[in-house]
Amino acid sequence: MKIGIVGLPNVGKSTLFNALTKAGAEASNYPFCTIEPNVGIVKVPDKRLDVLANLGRSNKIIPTVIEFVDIAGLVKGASRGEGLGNMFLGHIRGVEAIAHVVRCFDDDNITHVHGGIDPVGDVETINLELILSDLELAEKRIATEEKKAKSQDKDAKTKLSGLLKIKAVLEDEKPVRTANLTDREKLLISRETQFLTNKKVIYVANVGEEEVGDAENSPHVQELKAYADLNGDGLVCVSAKIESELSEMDEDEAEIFLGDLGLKESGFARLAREAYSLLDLISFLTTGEKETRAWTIKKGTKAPQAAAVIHTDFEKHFIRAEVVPYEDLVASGSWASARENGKLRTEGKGYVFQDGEVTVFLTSA
Ligand SMILES: Nc1ncnc2c1ncn2[C@@H]1O[C@H](COP(=O)(O)OP(=O)(O)OP(=O)(O)O)[C@@H](O)[C@H]1O
Ligand SMILES: [Mg+2]
Repeated sequence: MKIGIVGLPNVGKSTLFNALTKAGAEASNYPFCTIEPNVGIVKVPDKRLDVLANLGRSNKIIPTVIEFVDIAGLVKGASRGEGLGNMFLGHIRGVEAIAHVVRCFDDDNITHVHGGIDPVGDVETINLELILSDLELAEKRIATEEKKAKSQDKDAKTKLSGLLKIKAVLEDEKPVRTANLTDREKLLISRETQFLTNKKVIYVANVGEEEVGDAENSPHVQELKAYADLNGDGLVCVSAKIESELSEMDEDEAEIFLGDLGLKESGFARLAREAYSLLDLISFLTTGEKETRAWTIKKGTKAPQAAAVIHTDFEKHFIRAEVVPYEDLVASGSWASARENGKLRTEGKGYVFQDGEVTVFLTSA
C-alpha cells in the first residue's frame, strides 16, 4: 500500500513524514524544501503481533508496511505547472491513497502561504488543482474514445459514457470519486486512466501540541470534518510536532507521554487504521517459532487468494486453512489447546477471512 502525503507548502508534511519514517527528509520553516519525493516504508503498529510472538516464542515479528511518499507542497496553479506543479501531480498518480495534510495549528512564527489559518480554504485550493488536472486528462481521453467509438468499438462507447459523467462531475468542481459510474465503466476506465481525484483521501488535521488531546473539538477541525464528510473522505487529527517527539522515544516512554496528553495511541497508529478502513483492508496473521507476521488483504478476499499473498504457489496448491480468531487463540494459550477447545476451524476455498484471524494454510506444494 502506497500513500502520498500532499498539502500546501509549510503545513507540516515533512515533519510528519520524518516522524513516520525517521528517514531524515528535510523539515524546516521554509516553503519547498522537499523537491524530490521521499519514500519511506513504515511498519503498521499492531500489538496483537507482540502477544502472539510471546505465546509462540517466535524469533521475529514482521508487521505489514505502508509506503509513504512525501510530495512537496502543491500551490494554486499547480495544474498549470506553477510552483513545480506538474511534476508533483505526476508523483501523486502512483499512489493508492492520499494523506492530505492540513494546517490547523496556530503559530505566528511559521509562515502560512496564504496568510491565515483556513483549513477548508486550503483544502479547496489543492483539490481544485487536482480537479483541473483531471479535467484536462478527461478531455484528452474523451477525444480519443470518441474516435474509437466511431469505428464501432463497443468498449469505447462504454468508456465514453463514463468519461462524460466524470467530466460533468469535475466541471461541477467535485472529485471523480463522487461520479456515479457503472461497474463496467469503472473497470474499463480505471484500467487505462488514473484520475487523481479518484483516490481515497484522508485529511490529516495537523493541530497544535497543546490541543492534541481534545482536537476533535477545535473549530478548525470541525470545519474540516464537515467538509470531509461531504465526499466520504477520512480524517485524523495529529500534531506533527508530537509525532516527531514520539519518534525519538522508546515504547515505554512513548506510552507515558501519550497518556499525559490524554491519548491512547500515536497519530500514526490512527492514520494507519483509518487508511485500512478507507481502503477496505484487513490483516490476517500467521504465527510460529520462525516468525509472527501480519498480512494485508482486501476485505472479501477468499482463502486461496489470501494464501497467495504469502506465496503465489499457495493459491494453486491450496487444500484448506485452519483458522482461529486472535482472541480465541490468546485465551486458549496455544495452537494445540485452541484445537482441543474446538476453537480451531477448518475452512475451504470459499472462505472469507475476518480481520485478526490467525491461520495455517495446508497446501499440496
Ligand atoms: N503541529 C505543529 N505545530 C507547530 N509547528 C508545526 C506543526 N507541524 C509542523 N510545524 C512546523 O511547521 C514548519 C513547516 O513544516 P514542514 O517542513 O514539515 O512543512 P512541509 O509541509 O513539508 O513544507 P514544504 O511543502 O515546504 O516541504 C516547521 O517549522 C515545523 O516544525
Ligand atoms: Mg516538506
